Amino acid sequence: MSFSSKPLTFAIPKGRILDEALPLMARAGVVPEAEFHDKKSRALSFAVEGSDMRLIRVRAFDVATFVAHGAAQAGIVGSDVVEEFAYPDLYAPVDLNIGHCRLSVAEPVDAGDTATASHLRVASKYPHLTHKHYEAKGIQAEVVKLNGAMELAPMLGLSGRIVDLVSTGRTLKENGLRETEVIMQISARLIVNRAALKTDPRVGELVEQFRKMVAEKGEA
Ligand SMILES: Nc1ncnc2c1ncn2[C@@H]1O[C@H](COP(=O)(O)OP(=O)(O)OP(=O)(O)O)[C@@H](O)[C@H]1O
Ligand SMILES: O=P(O)(O)OC[C@H]1O[C@H](OP(=O)(O)OP(=O)(O)O)[C@H](O)[C@@H]1O
Repeated sequence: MSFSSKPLTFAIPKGRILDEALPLMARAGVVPEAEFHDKKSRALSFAVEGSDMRLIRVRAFDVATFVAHGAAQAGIVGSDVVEEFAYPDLYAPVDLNIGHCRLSVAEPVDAGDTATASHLRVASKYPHLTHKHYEAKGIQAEVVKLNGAMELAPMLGLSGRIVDLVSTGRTLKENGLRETEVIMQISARLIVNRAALKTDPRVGELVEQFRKMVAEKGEA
C-alpha cells in the first residue's frame, strides 16, 4: 500500500489538553467528524473532515507510545511525556504554547529539614525524570511509581516527597504539601515519528501547517 492510500494517523490525549488543542488543530486544518464530540460515542478512531487523516483519542502517555512505534505518524502531547520516555524515534518539532504547567518536587508543609538527605523515597508518575533529577544532585532516589493522586503518598507514609505536575498549586495546597523545587517547565508539543517524517510527505506538510499556525498566533 502506498502512503497516499494509507490514512495518516494523528493521536491526541483525551483529557485536559484536548480543549486547548482542538482550536489549534482546526486552524491547522485538522477538524474531526461530528461523532468525535458525541459524549455517548465509544469510538476511539475518527475521520477528519476533508482529509484522509484519522484521529485517535488515547491516554497522554500512550500518544507518545503510538507515535514512537510508528502506529500513529503524528500527535499532540505534553513535553513532560516527551522527556519522560525520550524515545529516539519521536521528534517534537513544534511547541504549541498550550497546556502550560511545571514538573515539581513537593513535600509536606510540616516536613523537617530534608535538604541534606542522601537517600529519598519519592512517589511519581515520572520515574525517569525523577531519577534524572536526583542523580544530577548526587542523591539516591527510590521512586514509587503511581499513576495519579500522588499527593496522597506523603500523608499515608508511602513516600516523603512527590514529583508531580503543578499548575495553579491548588492540589498541593489542599493536600498539605508545598512545592520545593521546579524540575522543568512544560507545554504541549506536536510530535511526529522520525521515519514517517522522512518517508511520508504528508507528515512534513502537517508540521509546516502547525508551525505556520503557531507563528501566526504569536504575531496576532
Ligand atoms: N495542571 C495540570 N495537571 C496535569 N497535566 C497538565 C496540567 N496542565 C497541563 N497539563 C498537561 O496535560 C497533560 C495531560 O493531558 P491530558 O489530561 O489531556 O491527558 P490524559 O490522557 O487525560 O492523561 P491521563 O493519562 O493522565 O489521564 C500532561 O501530560 C501535561 O502535559
Ligand atoms: O496545580 P493544580 O492546578 O492543582 O494542578 C495539578 C494537578 O493536576 C494534575 O492532576 P489531574 O487532574 O490531571 O489528575 P491525575 O491525578 O489523574 O493526574 C496533577 O497531577 C495535579 O494533581
